[in-house]
Amino acid sequence: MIAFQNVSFGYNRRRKVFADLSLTFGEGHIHGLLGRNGTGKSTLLQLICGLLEPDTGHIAVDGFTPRQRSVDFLSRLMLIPEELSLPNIPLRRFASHTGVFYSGYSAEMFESHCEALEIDPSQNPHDMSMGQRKKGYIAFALACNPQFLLLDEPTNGLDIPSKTILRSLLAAYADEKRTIVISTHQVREVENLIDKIVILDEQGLVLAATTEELSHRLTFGPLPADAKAIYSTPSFSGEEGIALNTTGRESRPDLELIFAATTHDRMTIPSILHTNPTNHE
Ligand SMILES: Nc1ncnc2c1ncn2[C@@H]1O[C@H](COP(=O)(O)OP(=O)(O)OP(=O)(O)O)[C@@H](O)[C@H]1O
Repeated sequence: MIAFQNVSFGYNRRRKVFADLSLTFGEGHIHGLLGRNGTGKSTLLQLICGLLEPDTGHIAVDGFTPRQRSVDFLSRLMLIPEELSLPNIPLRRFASHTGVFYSGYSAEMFESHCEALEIDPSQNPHDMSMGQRKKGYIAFALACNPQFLLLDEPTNGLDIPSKTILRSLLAAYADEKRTIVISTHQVREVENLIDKIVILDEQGLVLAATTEELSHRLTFGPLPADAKAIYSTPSFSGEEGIALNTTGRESRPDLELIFAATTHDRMTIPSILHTNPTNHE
């Protein structure tokens, strides 16, 4: 479990990125971390890794304090950053040299992920395109079998077939002991993987909810004329949006609509999710 307790952080004294932020990322979930540009998603991932330190408050990752950067802690955690800088040695050599720090590292798995992602591990990263480098690092990161996997915009720079392969690798990687956090603006590309959504805005945490909670309480898609919309937007086939689920039938949450709705009004959906359904139906 990753737990933020009353965390405040700013890069300088003039402006806080987070003020009194409390939230958790539990094991067994693939979290989608969403927020507009500059709301602090990358900063949050760096705080989890201990690359940054909270000004006040506490972060605990399974009992570890990230900023202490203990060897045991680091061997359980992997960040795939948005932009990579890798040494100019063959990827295979980089993987075997760095993999020794991860007790779960499997060279076989690395080779197999490279093959799936069509990466030549004998190539130097500096001779690769940005997308190839990213795929090479993803192959390595997953082969380390970290308990905590943090991905910052993982689909950026990947071609369409690679995005599909990445999704299937992540689906195979997820299990009940692992905690995965994916920060992304490309919600549609990972929508089917995510089972918990965490939305940040300039004021802090807006929403943290499982897709199960969302589909239980809300319904998504084309809105009948008589539906009382919580949020609606024009689409090709008329209005689409979010309404209360009054039928008991559950549909897959549309995370892009949830994001748009909470950006438009940060109170309504969180208050519905935290209210007894009988008050609304
Ligand atoms: N190294 C830094 N020094 C000073 N300010 C920074 C630094 N990195 C980020 N910031 C500021 O902190 C805030 C949060 O940035 P961060 O990169 O975490 O946001 P983000 O949600 O990941 O944004 P994006 O979606 O654009 O990637 C922004 O206002 C940004 O300008």
